[in-house]
Amino acid sequence: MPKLNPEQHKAVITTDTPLLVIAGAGSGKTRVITEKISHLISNGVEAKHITAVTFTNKAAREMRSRVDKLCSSKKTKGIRISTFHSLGLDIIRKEYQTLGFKKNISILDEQDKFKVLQDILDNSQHQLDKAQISPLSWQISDWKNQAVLPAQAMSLAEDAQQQFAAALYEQYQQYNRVCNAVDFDDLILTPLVLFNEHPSVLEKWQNSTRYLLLDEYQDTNTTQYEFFKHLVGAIGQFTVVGDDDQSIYAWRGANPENLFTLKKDFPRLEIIKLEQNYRSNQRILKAANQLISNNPHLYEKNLWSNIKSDEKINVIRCKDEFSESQQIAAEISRIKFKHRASNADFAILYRSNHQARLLEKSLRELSLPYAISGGTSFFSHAEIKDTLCYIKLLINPDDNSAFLRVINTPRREIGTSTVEKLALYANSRHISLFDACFEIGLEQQLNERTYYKLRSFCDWIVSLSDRTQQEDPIAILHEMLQHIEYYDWIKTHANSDKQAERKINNVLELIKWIENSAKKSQEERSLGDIVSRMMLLDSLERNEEEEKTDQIKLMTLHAAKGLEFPYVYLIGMEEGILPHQNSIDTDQIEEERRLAYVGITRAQQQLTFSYCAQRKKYGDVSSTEPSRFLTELPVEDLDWAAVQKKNPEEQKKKGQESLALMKSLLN
Ligand SMILES: Nc1ncnc2c1ncn2[C@@H]1O[C@H](COP(=O)(O)OP(=O)(O)OP(=O)(O)O)[C@@H](O)[C@H]1O
Ligand SMILES: [Mg+2]
Repeated sequence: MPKLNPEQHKAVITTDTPLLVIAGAGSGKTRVITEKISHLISNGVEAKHITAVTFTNKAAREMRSRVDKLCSSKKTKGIRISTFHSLGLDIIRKEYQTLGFKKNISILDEQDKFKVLQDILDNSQHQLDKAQISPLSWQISDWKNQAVLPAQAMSLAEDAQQQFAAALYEQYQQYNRVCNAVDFDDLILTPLVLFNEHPSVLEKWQNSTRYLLLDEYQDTNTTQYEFFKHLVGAIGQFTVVGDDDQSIYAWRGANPENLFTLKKDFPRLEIIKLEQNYRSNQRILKAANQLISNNPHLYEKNLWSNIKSDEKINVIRCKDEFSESQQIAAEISRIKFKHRASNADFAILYRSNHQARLLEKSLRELSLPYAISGGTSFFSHAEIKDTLCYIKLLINPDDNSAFLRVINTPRREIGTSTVEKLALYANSRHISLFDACFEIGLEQQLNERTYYKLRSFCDWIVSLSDRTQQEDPIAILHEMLQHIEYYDWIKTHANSDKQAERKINNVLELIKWIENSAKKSQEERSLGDIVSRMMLLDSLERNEEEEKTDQIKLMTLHAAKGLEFPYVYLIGMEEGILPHQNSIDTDQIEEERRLAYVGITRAQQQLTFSYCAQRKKYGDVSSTEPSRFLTELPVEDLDWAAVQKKNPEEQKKKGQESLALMKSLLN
């Protein structure tokens, strides 16, 4: 590892005062965190007393592997490196009794949350459509991100619509309580409420967090900040690092002003700035600096790099999105050959997930291996949802969302009117659907045959669930799927044999993944642990845990934060895409500019932009305008002509030639 510069060194050895490292992209902020962990350990701080918090699972894994390289694994055992959400989950799982939960808590994803809201609204005779529920769901999230509880939300509500949302928020929390479930936002809010209400629990967690390190501080929202403040306590043994120019989560309530609040809350706070960028060459960095100079700044920075660059930044003008994806794939193939680069050296970044679709096709045509981060999550496939809901029900039978999903999948002749009666009964008794199935009151409301079907389903769940405690849970999962004849059900409902095979493979992959996670973990992990952790991963992260193959990475600008690649392609540089139309309409260009800044600063050696002259939008082809951000870049560093003159067919042919040549060289 190259030596730390004097400012980085100072940031690493400053341990007696709270510390904020505020610095631009690629200046080694994350490196300061990993080096500091190693420094703390060599100075006698026990690993179990160190907590490092990052924003994504990927960043957490990356940090762990960097720390493992710096220190022996014996010394780092017990260190907590996690995302805010998984730290929150740890606390909830350990303190579930104080919180009044039962042991195995379910985590609702966005889709589950939506379904619960829909359920509550349906039950209260407010049939709203999808477009009306979404803003309510966002409003609840917003309150949770600002540490606003239902009662406060009600008193803050300014009009009838907000009052309605606040009442729904209250009901939603109660409903989840009955189901022993929390949503993503609760993973931070619930521990915060716990800390507020139980000083002795807080003290315990403060004692076990002697030193806290926090990456990407600019993206913390109010609830996360309060949670952090509680954990570090008045002593404030912490290092936070951040860059206000990379704040890209305003839509999730991130509040970059927390950078100032820190100084107010911790008057002894020391601030260190880092100014050398070690990632990007001078041309790329100049472009990034010039772009972001159009935004107002909380802290002035003067970021420089001494990495020389020969090539200019390319701008590819394409006829349309089809030609864009072909040209990008061809260009990657050419560069790969020219520089003998690996696939993993390339990243294609975009504003929205749907932009990946055509790219995939073009990359496949040139036999370029790739991996997509996020996008249509593995977990959104129906067969995965079904299987997971069965598993969730084994873990937490009170999980109403899981119960409702599987009660009639595969069909067991329990009709909607039965489910409605069950829901009404459970609601009136404030108990879960599952618990209701054991009550005489319900038995009296249903005919004998129907009640028997419900009851035997629940008895079966209980017996399987009990057996997972003593027997191999994986064998039980297979047995469960066999018992419900799930694979036959998939076969009869799929559109083709191929689709059925894919779906069955997905289910098998899910179970394999659970099995591997159990084996890999150092500690004994229950099915409940594994599944709740799994809910916090997205699809690429799951793949990455599995394998480290040499693939081109495709991801959104949001997902690219903190990462770096030798060759970066930023596609769709058009008005309406980046900046996004919604942000143009709501005057949020600065956040979009920061997103572009994050994208540009991922590049180490070469950066390429692309935009299309026309694009299909809502079914119609319309002409587009290059992004205003392109015009904000230093014109002398851009090569607008580099690739645009070549025709895409010729490009594709060239790509295929390079591929053939490469293959022949390899043989
Ligand atoms: N003193 C140094 N000498 C040489 N290389 C360094 C030094 N410090 C950091 N680097 C390298 O610079 C690159 C960027 O570092 P790092 O990812 O820590 O930056 P960052 O400030 O966290 O960036 P971002 O804002 O994008 O999260 C990494 O490859 C890292 O290894
Ligand atoms: Mg970083």
